[in-house]
Amino acid sequence: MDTPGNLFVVAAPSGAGKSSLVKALLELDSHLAVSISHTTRPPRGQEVEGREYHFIEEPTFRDMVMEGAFFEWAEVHGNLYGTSRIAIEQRLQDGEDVVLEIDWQGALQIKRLFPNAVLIFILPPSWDELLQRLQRRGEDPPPVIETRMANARLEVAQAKHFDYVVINAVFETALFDLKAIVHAQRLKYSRLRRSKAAVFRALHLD
Ligand SMILES: Nc1ncnc2c1ncn2[C@@H]1O[C@H](COP(=O)(O)OP(=O)(O)OP(=O)(O)O)[C@@H](O)[C@H]1O
Ligand SMILES: Nc1nc2c(ncn2[C@@H]2O[C@H](COP(=O)(O)O)[C@@H](O)[C@H]2O)c(=O)[nH]1
Repeated sequence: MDTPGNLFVVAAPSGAGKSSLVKALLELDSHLAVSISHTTRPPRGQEVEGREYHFIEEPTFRDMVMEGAFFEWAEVHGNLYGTSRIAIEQRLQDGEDVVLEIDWQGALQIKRLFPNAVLIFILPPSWDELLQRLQRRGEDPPPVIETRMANARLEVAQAKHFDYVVINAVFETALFDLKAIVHAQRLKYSRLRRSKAAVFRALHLD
């Protein structure tokens, strides 16, 4: 599917910092919106329905799958997560850019549907630092952290399928890298292409 808006997909092992990076990116870029996924995971302490996720029960999720409501969905760490069509379709058609914070399985499904989507994988600087970030965040009990650390080993093996790999050691450096990737894609596509077309018309070059 080709759309006027750009689609960016950010994946990472849990705790690598993708939500923090995407949040910071959105604050700097008013043309970018994050897609709100549906999940069967219960909300964490500060999470609000419709802000971090749409929290739904598994039967409702399964019904949505059957109705074809998702562009992609996957089971991650024992819960179901999905990107609904209504979350992103209209925005992309309107020429606005969208970022998805999803796991690697979803990212590969999106690439098949949207070949121009830019896949970005965030890596932590070390396994020790990943564990510390999960512990410092203080949102997940030890068994959940253990599962996420074990899954992280499998997830990082998928980074080779992504267009870019960003290492989130120093936060500001990783944010700079993300901004550069978004900018590079815009130079290649949509927004700049449209303004180029306007200049070409004005100069009678078309
Ligand atoms: N560069 C960094 N240096 C130190 N701490 C960081 C850095 N980036 C993020 N963090 C911290 O690490 C923790 C995990 O970050 P975050 O919640 O953004 O991860 P995530 O990849 O979105 O995880 P999940 O997939 O579980 O939602 C947070 O407490 C965040 O403040
Ligand atoms: N395939 C999808 N993965 C998703 C989606 N929304 C979030 N995620 C990923 O799930 C894990 C766990 O998230 P958490 O909020 O419970 O820590 C993480 O890798 C997310 O990126 C989605 O719509 N589809």
